[in-house]
Amino acid sequence: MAVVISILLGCATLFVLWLTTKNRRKPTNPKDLPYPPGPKGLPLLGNALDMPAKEPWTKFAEWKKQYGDIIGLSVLGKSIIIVTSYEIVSELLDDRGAIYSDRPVNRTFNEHGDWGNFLAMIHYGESFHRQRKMLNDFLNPSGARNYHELLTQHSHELANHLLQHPDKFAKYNRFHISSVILNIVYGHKVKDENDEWINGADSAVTSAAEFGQMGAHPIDLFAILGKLPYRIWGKNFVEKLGALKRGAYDIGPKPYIWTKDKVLSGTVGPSIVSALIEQYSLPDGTIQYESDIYGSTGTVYLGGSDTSVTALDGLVLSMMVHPEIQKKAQQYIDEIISREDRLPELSDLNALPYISAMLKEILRWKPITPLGLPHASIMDDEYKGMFIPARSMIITDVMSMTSNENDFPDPYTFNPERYMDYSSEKPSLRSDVRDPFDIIFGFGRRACPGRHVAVAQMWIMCATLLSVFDIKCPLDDNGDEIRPDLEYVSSITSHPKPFKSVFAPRSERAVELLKASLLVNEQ
Ligand code: HEM
Repeated sequence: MAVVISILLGCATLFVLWLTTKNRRKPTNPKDLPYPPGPKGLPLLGNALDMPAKEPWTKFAEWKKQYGDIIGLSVLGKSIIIVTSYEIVSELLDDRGAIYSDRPVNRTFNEHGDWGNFLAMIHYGESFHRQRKMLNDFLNPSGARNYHELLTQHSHELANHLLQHPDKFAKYNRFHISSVILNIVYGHKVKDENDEWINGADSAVTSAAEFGQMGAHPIDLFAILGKLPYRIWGKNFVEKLGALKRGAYDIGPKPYIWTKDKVLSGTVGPSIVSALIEQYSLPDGTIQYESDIYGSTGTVYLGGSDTSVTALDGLVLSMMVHPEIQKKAQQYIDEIISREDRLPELSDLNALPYISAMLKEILRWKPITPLGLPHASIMDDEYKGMFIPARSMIITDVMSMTSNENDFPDPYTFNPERYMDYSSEKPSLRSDVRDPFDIIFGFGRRACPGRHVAVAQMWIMCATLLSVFDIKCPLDDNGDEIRPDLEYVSSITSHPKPFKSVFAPRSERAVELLKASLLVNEQ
């Protein structure tokens, strides 16, 4: 019986597909312009079978050689545009942001899994603008400066945890990144690793990562299929959808309601949510735009936890395999900071451009989101004589841009020097090279709003760890280094495979300074 249902569903799907695609091109392309070039697909299916499920950027690199920097595909009647150059992505997504700032239709996640209200998923429109504004007030450069003290404290606590448990970097990396975000967003102070909030938020992130490829389910293609009972898609689908819904609640309404209750009873410290509650409270006690408050703030954990954890992983890995670069960074830190007998602070950022150069290189060398997050267009557009239909999915091939030889010669070598200018007495950052931050944090109106917090956090964690520790590879029984596997595993974001590292204190004085700063933080 199940087989018959599947066949009937398959036939119905193909029929609907035929109806929707047969006249797709004519009415919307009045000048009959060519579409961006790309591989020729099959009838009806288009390029559905050409799209690789794993590491698609490898295939895109082949297509780039054949078709150029803008590639057009059609998958089951839907237009997909892959952009592999920074210049084109910037012309489309930055300069024509009013057209290219939507997200693709993703019905399983957004409508059936309740994720549609989270900023990273939300369609372009009024709520999108409101949510961006809500976050921007706190995360823009001057807002981000308010978190410098908190970020510095956590960098000291992370260093202290690593002093006590030098083999537990993975655990304490995640713990401190999560703690910072939960404190900033909700005023929640995480006490230990078994914190219920961290577990709830992490299972929400996992439910999304494990759901499968976004936008690829038949329900995403044909809304009507979503009206059928979920069980026809199998037990696995029903369970994953259940987890997705629970995840959406755990990361959205649940922490919001908790914070609201505490704000009303005056028992929680300052946070983004409490400030927004105050800002949007009406005299009659109701709060306006509550779903936008938890849609925007819930996305901060989604957008900022996994990414920042991986960024710090990248720092540790790159220092393990490039001790000479680590040494140079430590010399710069020592020159400025150790002679003042203190630990680094974020106010040292401009005086230590080499640390900033390292961070740029870490994020370029192993991009955390190798294809960014897809954008979508809301109206037909013409680009250099080519036609880009409305509702195209725009894939930004970050991997191609960060390994472009013109911008980053010898791109697979980890080399912070590419950003350094030694022409004057004090080294500085070059202003004539492409800044990888302009690529890896996304584009146009959807560019990462947490960029300034992310960079400040990475900078202070890097400077603190390098002033207190030598980061090394562990040794095997023969005394040989166990080098990490530098392969990354990709889902929505890219992660290194689990690795072991050694944090060896550099000097007694560095440890004393750390202990002293922890005492000050406690007071
Ligand atoms: C190294 C760390 C990070 C990286 C590499 C990163 C990267 C990105 C990228 C590529 C996007 C999609 C941009 C686009 O659609 O063009 C994004 C979106 C977003 N990020 Fe980040 N991010 C990081 C850290 C953070 C942090 C710390 C926060 C919050 C404090 C944050 C909050 C967000 C939010 C809310 C969005 C959704 C924006 C929207 O759809 O309009 N991110 N991020």
